[in-house]
Amino acid sequence: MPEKNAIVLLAEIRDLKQQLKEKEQELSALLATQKDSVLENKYCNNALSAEEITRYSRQVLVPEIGIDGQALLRNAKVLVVGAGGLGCPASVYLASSGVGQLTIVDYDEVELSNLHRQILHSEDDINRPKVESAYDKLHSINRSIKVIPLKLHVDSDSIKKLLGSNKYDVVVDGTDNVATRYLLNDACVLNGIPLVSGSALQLEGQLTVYNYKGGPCYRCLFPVPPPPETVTSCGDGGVLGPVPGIIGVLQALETIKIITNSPGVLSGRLLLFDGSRTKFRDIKLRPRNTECNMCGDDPVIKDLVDYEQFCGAAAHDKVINIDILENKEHVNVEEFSKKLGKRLVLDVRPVIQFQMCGLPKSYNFPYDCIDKQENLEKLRHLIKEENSDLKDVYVICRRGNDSQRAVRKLKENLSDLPVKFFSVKGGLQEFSRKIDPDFPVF
Ligand SMILES: Nc1ncnc2c1ncn2[C@@H]1O[C@H](COP(=O)(O)OP(=O)(O)OP(=O)(O)O)[C@@H](O)[C@H]1O
Repeated sequence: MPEKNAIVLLAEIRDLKQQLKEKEQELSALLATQKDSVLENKYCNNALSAEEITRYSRQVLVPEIGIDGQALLRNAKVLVVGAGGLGCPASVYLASSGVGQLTIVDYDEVELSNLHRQILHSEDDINRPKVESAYDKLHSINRSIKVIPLKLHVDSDSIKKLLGSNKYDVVVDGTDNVATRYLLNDACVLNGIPLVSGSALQLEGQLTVYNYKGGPCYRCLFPVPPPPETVTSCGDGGVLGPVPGIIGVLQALETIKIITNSPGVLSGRLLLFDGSRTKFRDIKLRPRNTECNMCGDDPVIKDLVDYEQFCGAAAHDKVINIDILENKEHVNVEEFSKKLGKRLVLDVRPVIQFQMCGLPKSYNFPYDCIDKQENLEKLRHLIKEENSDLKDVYVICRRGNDSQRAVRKLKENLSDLPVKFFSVKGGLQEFSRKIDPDFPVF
């Protein structure tokens, strides 16, 4: 038999996957047509089919759910925004609990660094759209519900279309940036939909429900976006996988409680999870602000706005890259790599990131404390010693934002030295992409 090469095998696998998908769609359609006749099973309460009774028996037995609660779940429509660390665990439990229609939205593709916490995605899914991989897993967990995967960036226009085309019962915020948080809040207030909000960073997580039965909305508590320096993403600060896992699962729990009209929904309260001590704390939030611009008695905001602009630099800087230096103060990675080993390189990432991986012969001066007197003295010494006959100092960080801020600070504080500071465009991520893929991206 002639040997097959990898490309032929891959093409065959793709065809088989496509065939499998088509068969699954056929099966779903068949199950959907059978559902009505199954509902007429002479042994069953008509609200649930025999299959539903068996599948959901363990939760139907819970007094707060019962047959009526399960029927409410089947008729419910939930929108999950973000198929990442929070959205994955949330949607696993929403799908397995039998939420009838689950729409899952994300614009991103699966990366290796997602897999430690984004439990719907696996190694085979790397570079696939997250929503496709989420669809496959959710569909295989529960074929009797409708899962709708949408690969798109949720912004003011797309959320209007989304909420206009379906009457969602709950929106779950599984995103990681301030702009989308405000956007989802405002869209939910305008459409009268409860918003289940969560966040996780390092070993800590938070959870609350906004806009539920007269409770506060996000803007009641945070009328203005936070200062950019207080916003840390998982990409910068890190996160331990089980923490978003716990918060995402609790988002599913609150969603189920809302749909089934169960008591004790986490509205007007904020749950704080501290994973380092395995402790939960529950704090009372201020009630709805009657003067809130969004949900107050006389709201000022009557339509969605431009949230990237509203949040400014506090918006995700994965999306918005800052550009605060003049062109001549930048150097691209191609030019930079030619100078590597011949010029002084300052890596301004946090210590832990530098310990994880760094360029040879680079020095770590974290941006946060680069202008402390002792660090400036060390730098002054280093530049004089190491750079006696060299005039350029290259400053690099993860994505090319902090390096620009650092160049500004260095120019202000070391203006007496006869050197020029350059920020490396796109940072180490760009270096890894264009120059040396052996440098780990994260
Ligand atoms: N406006 C938006 N529209 C659609 N999806 C969004 C939006 N904002 C954020 N997301 C998605 O929400 C998810 C959040 O996931 P998570 O917080 O685990 O971080 P990540 O972006 O996947 O990873 P990392 O921060 O480590 O790079 C991401 O998949 C992201 O693409």
